[in-house]
Formats: sequence, structure tokens, C-alpha cells
Amino acid sequence: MKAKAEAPPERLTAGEKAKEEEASTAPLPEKCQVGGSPVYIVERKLGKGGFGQVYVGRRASPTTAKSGADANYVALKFEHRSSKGCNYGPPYEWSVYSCSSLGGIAGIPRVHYKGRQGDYYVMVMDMLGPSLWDVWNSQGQVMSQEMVACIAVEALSILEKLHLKGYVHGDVKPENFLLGQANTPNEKRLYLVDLGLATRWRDSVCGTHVEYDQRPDVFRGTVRYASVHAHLGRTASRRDDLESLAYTLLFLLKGRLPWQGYQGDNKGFLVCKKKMATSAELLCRYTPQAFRQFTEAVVNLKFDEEPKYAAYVALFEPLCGSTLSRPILTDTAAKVGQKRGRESLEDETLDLAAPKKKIRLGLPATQWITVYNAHRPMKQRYHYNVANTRVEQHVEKGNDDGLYISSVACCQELWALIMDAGTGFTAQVYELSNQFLPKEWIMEKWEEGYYITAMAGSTNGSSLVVMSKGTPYTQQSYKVSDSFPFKWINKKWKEGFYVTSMSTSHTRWAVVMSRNAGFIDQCVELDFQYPSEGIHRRWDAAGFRITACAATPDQAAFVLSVPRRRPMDETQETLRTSAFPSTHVKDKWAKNLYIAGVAYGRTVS
Ligand SMILES: Nc1ncnc2c1ncn2[C@@H]1O[C@H](COP(=O)(O)OP(=O)(O)OP(=O)(O)O)[C@@H](O)[C@H]1O
Repeated sequence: MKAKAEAPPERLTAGEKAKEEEASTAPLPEKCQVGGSPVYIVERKLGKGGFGQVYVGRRASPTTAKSGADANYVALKFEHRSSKGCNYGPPYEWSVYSCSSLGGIAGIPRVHYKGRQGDYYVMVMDMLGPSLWDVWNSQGQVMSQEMVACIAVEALSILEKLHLKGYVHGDVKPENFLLGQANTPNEKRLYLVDLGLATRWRDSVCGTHVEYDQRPDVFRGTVRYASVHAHLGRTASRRDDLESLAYTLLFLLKGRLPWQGYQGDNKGFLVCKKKMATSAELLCRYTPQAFRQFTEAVVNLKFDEEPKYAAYVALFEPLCGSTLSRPILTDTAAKVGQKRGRESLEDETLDLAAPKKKIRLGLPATQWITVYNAHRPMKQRYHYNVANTRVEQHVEKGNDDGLYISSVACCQELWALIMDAGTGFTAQVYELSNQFLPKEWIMEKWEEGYYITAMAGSTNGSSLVVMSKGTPYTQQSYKVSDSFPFKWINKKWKEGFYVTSMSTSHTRWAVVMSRNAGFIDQCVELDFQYPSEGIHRRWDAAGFRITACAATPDQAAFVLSVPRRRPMDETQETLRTSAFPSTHVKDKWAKNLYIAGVAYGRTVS
């Protein structure tokens, strides 16, 4: 049966596509000569990607050379000067190729010439054969286990070498792995193309790992194969290429990934959520255990952790079949293994018997998240499981004792209130409303000089908003949104606002931002689980401390800030518990740690 042709997944947004259309209708030259190259006649199209179009170039004055700079046939990659990759001159990919001799790596095609001709930037490269996606599609959308294992071994060796040069590829997928030209000695060789999204993981000057960051509105790559960290906008590092490779291999082997088929505006969110919810075990069901072991190992890599390439290769090697008749040549991988020598290979064994604590794919859990800050001794009080009718009596009693509400949260339609003697507020009002959030009431209180200082929402859409006087704020703005409003936050940061409160109501988010919040820097950690690694990295860098937190049944978000006046004792701790942590709080108080934030929602146990 002939397989139905399937279009590979798109990488561009609609706006970008419109621009590419315009660029691709500009006529291509019939002949091409750039950067001192011979003259090529532009022949059939080899492929088209998000940024460029690739054509066969045949030398106008033929030679007998089959490969290299003199080859009779080359691949010409044309990028229109108005294309996205060329906003500031030559395509970004050129700079990647030229500054790090990547073309010298076995498995990365060589670029022989480059230059501009008319409206096009042209790169003259080795001509290669079909992509793995083409092969998979033309073989009836299946690929043998042996073939996929060989691809794994070679791809790991190419990625290791690319990583050694300080680069992450950033778009590992079946369409970007090409075989050598058919009917040549290289037809069973694997190559990795398209360095248009490559970024440095290692600084070219000081050689240190690039700094960790998360910008939840930035996505680069292809939704189907992107790592969860890439979806969440984290700075790319070596782990991301390997996670995408795991998805690439499983796609080729199984013909489908569990997150295919989502459509619409929040496709990226749904795909990412599904990736998080799919364990390596489930993803790799009915495949040899090497696939599960590899997937498990790479999805649990830390941001700056060195991947154990040789150990991953060793998992797949036994599945590759006899070295004499492999469907893909694996000799470059073998060479890498030999060069390393025994000792380094020994450090590279994967501890499969006792896997380290998994940072992903744990059991989803809905928990209390409490944040504690060091503070000189003060009175603090908490109430939880508070029904609407009982809020007033707790607040009044607290106020009588000189306490104001510092944080609120909601669990199963019941409120939690934290009241403190150390807020610095001079007056406070609150509103229980069936709206998320009560706009009229907030506007009215803004008029009276109150600012929002705490809020919580329940799953049924009601909210508890607390507004106070005596804050340093000079202006405030809030947003309610169906997805985490990072774009809005980013815009407001530029206007001098900082996030000062955050809450959720089922899957909706509300974020309050204030001017003169007393912070000099702020960042966001957002994840489908408690983002432990990110929080630790922020704590360790530049004095960031959690200043707001909220969680939905899917995601948890933490806002971390650097205060203008750093406290003497910067100790901060977080706790996740399935019941409200009453006894823990008392232990913390005994150590002068006080609740600074509380939320109820998605974590992972
Ligand atoms: N050297 C080559 N030889 C043969 N075909 C090639 C070569 N380079 C690219 N191609 C074909 O052209 C397609 C697009 O190339 P490439 O991925 O480099 O372009 P791009 O515009 O950067 O794409 P993407 O959308 O993946 O970023 C490839 O999928 C492949 O089919």
C-alpha cells in the first residue's frame, strides 16, 4: 500500500510565512556565481525550509570531481535578502558556519563559497541526498529498528562534535538529517543541515557555559520535536538537542508521536503539556529498552550538564546489526569512541540500575507551595480551610491585634490567609467577589489610594482581593488572561513596572504589576511542575528571591526579584506539601523564617 504523503511540520508563524511567500516569488537567477565560485547553472529544487530554498547547482564548465569545492554538482541555498534570517545583512547561518569551522566536522556539509547575487544571499554547499523524513515517507512511513539505531549512533556523534565546537543545533528533526547523494560512496552517510537556529552554549571568549534564563514567550524550533525546555523559553543548551533527537528517533521508529494532531492558537502549550505528561516508558512502549533508557537520560539532564554521548551510543550499538551491512555508516561514531580512550568511556557509563532523582516525569500532584523568608521576629498568623462566611471574623481579629493580610491562597473553594505584623501597611480592605477579578471594586479602591497587595482565585471563578495603603507603589496595573501573560509582563517591565502579586482561578492567571515596587530586577520561572532547577539557579545568581507565586492545575509560576535594598539575611526556603503545612510553619517560625508567599496547584511529587 502506498503511504499517504504527509507534510512535515511547519516552523513559521503565519506572519513569517507571508513574508517568506513574498520572498520566494522573487525570481531566482538562472546562473549563479558568488564569492569566487565557478559559475553554476541553477537546476532542480532540492528542498525548501523556513528560511531558504535549496537548488542543485551544475558547474557551467564541467569537471570530473564528484565532491568538494570543484564538484560538478553542488547544493545552492538561496535566502532572499528580505527573509527573516537576513534582517541585518547576510543570513545568521553564515556566521555560524564561518566562525567555528563547523563545515570541517564529519556529518556537517561543507560550505565552499558564499556571497550575494542580486536580491539573494547564496551559500554553495556539498550536495546531499534525501532527508530522513523523505526516506521515512517514501518507505511507507516506517523505518526499521536497525536503521533508527544506526541513525541514533551517527546523530549522537555529529551532535557531540557540534557541541564540542560550542554550538547547540536548536532544530534537530528528521527533515534536518540528510543522507549522502544516492549512488555515491556517501549514500549511507548521515549529515545534519540547517544551522539557522544554532546558538552558543559555551561562550567563545571565556569558554564558560552560557547563563541560564527563561523567557516563556520565546519559542525557537519545531513544535513536534522541540524539548520541553525550548517550549518554555529556556536558554538552549546541549540537553535540548538530545531531547529533540529522542523525539526524532521515536517518530521514525513508531511513525507518530503522542502530541501530533493539536491545532489552534495554543497548540504549543498543549503539545508541551502532553510531552510533560508522557513518561519515557509510555513514549517508548514496544521499542527496545535502549530508546527508553536514552529518552529517560536526556529528558532529565540539567541545564549545564555534560551529556554522556558515548554511553548513549553504547545503548544503541547492539541494535545496529553487523558492522558490514549497516543501513547507515556508523564509522565516524566509532572513531569518536576510539579517540576518547578507555578512561573517559568509563566515566561515561550510565547508571541505569539506580537512576538519579528524576527532575521530570514524576507523578503530577496538586500541592501547597509555601515560601519562607528570614525576618526578624514578628507576629504571623495563618488560617486555612476558611469558608467565605468566616473570612471577616479572622481578618477583624487580626486587625485588632495589629496584623494585616500579607498573602492569600485558595484550595477547593476555601481560603488560606496569612496575617503579619511586619507588612508596613497602614490600612487594608478586602473584597470577596464572584468575579476574577472585581474590576469596579479595584478601580474604586485605587481612587482611594489603596493598591492590590494580595489576591487569590478559586476554581469556580470567585476571588479574594486584598488592597492596602502604606505600600511604596505609585501606580498599578493588572491583567487577567487564559494563559500565562508573559508578553504583557515583558512589556510592563520596560515601562518600569514589576510583578507584585499573582494568582490563578482554575486555568486563568491574574498578574498585578506596580511602579516603584522596590525591585531592581525580576524574572519568571514557569513550568508544568515545581521548577526546582530554575529556582535554585536564580537563587544562586544575583540575589533573586521569590516574590510572587501562583499555580494552576497544569502549571506553576514563580516571580523572582532582586530588591533594591538587599536584606541582611537572604535565606529563602520553599516547601511543597499535600496538606497545609501547619506543623512545618511552626518549625520555620522557630528559625525566624516566615511565610512570604503561598499558592496551591500543580507541582510534581
Ligand atoms: N546540502 C544539501 N543538499 C541537498 N539538499 C539539501 C541540502 N541542504 C538542504 N537541502 C534540502 O533543503 C531543505 C531545506 O534546507 P534547510 O533546512 O537548510 O533550509 P532552511 O530554510 O534553513 O529550513 P528550516 O525551515 O528547516 O530552517 C532540506 O530539508 C533539504 O531537503
